[in-house]
Amino acid sequence: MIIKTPSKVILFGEHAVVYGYRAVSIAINLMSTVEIVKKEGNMVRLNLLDLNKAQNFDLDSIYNLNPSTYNKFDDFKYCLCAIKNTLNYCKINPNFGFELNISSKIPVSCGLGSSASITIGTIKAISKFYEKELDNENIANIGYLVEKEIQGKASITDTSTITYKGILEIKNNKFKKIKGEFEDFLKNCKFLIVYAEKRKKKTAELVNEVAKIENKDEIFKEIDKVINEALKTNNKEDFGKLMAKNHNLLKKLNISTPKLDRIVDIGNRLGFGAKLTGAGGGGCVIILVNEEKEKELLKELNKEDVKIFECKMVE
Ligand SMILES: Nc1ncnc2c1ncn2[C@@H]1O[C@H](COP(=O)(O)OP(=O)(O)O)[C@@H](O)[C@H]1O
Ligand SMILES: C[C@@](O)(CCOP(=O)(O)O)CC(=O)O
Ligand SMILES: [Mg+2]
Repeated sequence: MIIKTPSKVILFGEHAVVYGYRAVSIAINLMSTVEIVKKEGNMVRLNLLDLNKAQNFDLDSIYNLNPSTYNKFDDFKYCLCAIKNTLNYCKINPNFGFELNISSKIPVSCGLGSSASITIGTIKAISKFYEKELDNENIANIGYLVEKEIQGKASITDTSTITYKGILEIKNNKFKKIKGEFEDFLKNCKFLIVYAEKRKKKTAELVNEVAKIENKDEIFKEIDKVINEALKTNNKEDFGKLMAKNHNLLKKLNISTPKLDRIVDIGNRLGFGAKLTGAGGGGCVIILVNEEKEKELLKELNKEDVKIFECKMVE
């Protein structure tokens, strides 16, 4: 059985959303793949194909995993925690094991929700494999518990966007799907996602560093005002300026980098606007394309050592 799961890009509100403020997030067509195959006996084999890592785990030991035990399995921990939470949530007592082959088109640790994508994919694969069908609410909830357990602090943004797809507005850890005029406006926007640089820190570390910033609440309130304006606009120039404003507020949370700022400047100059997306500390920039200057924009970006993704919304 093979499960394909999208990733996401946060348009506005990363980090603020962890504290109950709003975020706007879009599911995009960079997909992760989780294949599950039956194995006799009581073993679980995890193959992280992109990271060239594979390991066997005793199925019984997975039920009792906790941060002090799975942290030593670093890159396996989201997958292990997703398996643990799904087995417990669905009260599965299997008499056979499985092998999970995980691969993904999503650059790892760059703000596009690679952790949430493989988490949701694993939850879906395990529940289907043991014939315990889960609805989206259950899947998203288990996924959120995994990200919260591993990150210490998390919002539902990544896991809900990836589960429900489309465009989500999240506030106070509840979401609503954005439909109507704003959805039509966004569908008429062309965004480029630019993978600017490898992150030196994981989301968990970045979220915990922001937690220590004293005036973060004032910054979050300013970001919320930006989102208020963004949700009312249908003008690309105004929307782009609001993206740039969100980026400048994120800089005050010390989560941007000189490289991210340079790419954002190019996006502001040759697009309608740009901002970092996700936890920051490196990773990706999202640019709202101005079709009249797109050639110049690509020319400038290609002078930088970056990877450019033209992504489509997944509904
Ligand atoms: N293709 C993959 N294969 C295995 N594990 C992955 C993959 N992509 C992401 N992960 C897991 O997610 C972690 C990255 O999560 P995180 O730091 O939140 O970055 P992101 O911003 O992409 O969500 C990796 O350390 C690994 O544990
Ligand atoms: C920083 C945050 O707002 C988004 C994290 O996104 P990512 O893990 O960098 O894809 C954390 C969260 O919402 O859980
Ligand atoms: Mg993540």
